[in-house]
Amino acid sequence: MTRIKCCGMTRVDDAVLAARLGVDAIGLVFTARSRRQVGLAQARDIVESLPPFVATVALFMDDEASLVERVLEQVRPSLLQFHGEETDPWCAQFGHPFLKALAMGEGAAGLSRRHDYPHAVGLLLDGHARGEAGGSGKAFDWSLLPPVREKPLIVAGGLGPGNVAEAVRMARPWAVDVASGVESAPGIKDPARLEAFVRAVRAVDAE
Ligand SMILES: O=C(O)c1ccccc1NCC(=O)[C@H](O)[C@H](O)COP(=O)(O)O
Repeated sequence: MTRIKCCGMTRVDDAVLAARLGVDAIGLVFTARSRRQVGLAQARDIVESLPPFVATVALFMDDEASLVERVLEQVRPSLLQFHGEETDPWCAQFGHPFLKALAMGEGAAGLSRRHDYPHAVGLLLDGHARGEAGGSGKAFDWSLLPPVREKPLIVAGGLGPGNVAEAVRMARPWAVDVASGVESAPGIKDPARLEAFVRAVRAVDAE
């Protein structure tokens, strides 16, 4: 079964709906470079609103270690996710499981960096260019995913209810990740689009 992560949550109601629809993980963006930035108190409210077995992922992009530490202490996310030029030892210093995002804007060059992150528990392949923020709505060529996968691969970037089935069929990823494709505005999820997204993934899983 393809897992689903819905990123850029800023409202309790959206997170609760996502959990009810069967979303496996929600993303909370802490970097100031994001239009979906969430504060610590709001993030804690969102995490506390979720039922068991829904994972919470805290996102950063070349932020200070002190911010990551504050989030770990006050929000207690299940996983960290790093979107910038952070190195493997830098990401691993927190002793907390992490995903590393690889910018796929330059295609296979992005994928070749997967070997640089031996401590990552998974790699999130995102369609934006290197140096750009995520949540861009840009897709990449899903046929680039290698047949042999040393770690779980998460496909992100430009997914929505209309194309996620094709992405899953082509790439057979561990998980798909969506932000802008299920929004009415940055950080505001659209219930109908979110439901259609989950349905589309479950339908292709059942084929
Ligand atoms: O979403 C953001 O604003 C963001 C900013 C800076 C770093 C990462 C960010 N989001 C990361 C995600 O995991 C997104 O879900 C992923 O980039 C896919 O976004 P989209 O193409 O909009 O579905």
